[in-house]
Amino acid sequence: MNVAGDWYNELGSHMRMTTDPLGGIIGTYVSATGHSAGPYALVGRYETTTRPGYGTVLGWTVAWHNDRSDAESVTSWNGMYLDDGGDERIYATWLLTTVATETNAWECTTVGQDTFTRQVPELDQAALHIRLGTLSEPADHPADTTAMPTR
Ligand SMILES: O=C(O)CCCC[C@@H]1SC[C@@H]2NC(=O)N[C@@H]21
Repeated sequence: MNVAGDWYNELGSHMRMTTDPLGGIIGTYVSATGHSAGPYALVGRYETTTRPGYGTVLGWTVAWHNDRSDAESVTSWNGMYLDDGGDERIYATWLLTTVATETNAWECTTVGQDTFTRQVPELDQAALHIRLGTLSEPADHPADTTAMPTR
């Protein structure tokens, strides 16, 4: 196996990678979180030399600008592809940099880690948002007069 194909991370994001024999990666990335909507192009590289017992190193980048939205940010992941007897994983560290003025440049880059597997997440979008805290409490129903302030 190699890194080509579909991958899902712990946030519920989905990426699809196509590889070439010279170490090139192209594909698409759909993030389940952040200021993003729909698929974005990804481009990367992987190390083509393989060694028994070792992983494959790779890196890829997404600029969060597509025909639907522009977050004015870029994420680059660097990490390792491992295939433990068919249990495939990519462990990657990412840097997300968002546009900023020079004064605020000190806070423009966030670092984090993602683990990608071949496992399609079972959570639906609403459950994901609730887990990630991106949905607020439901508003009072307009017909529920007990919740309205009295004058
Ligand atoms: O909010 C943005 O500026 C664009 C979306 C960023 C999504 C980040 S990239 C690292 C982490 N892994 C994901 O799958 N999504 C978030």
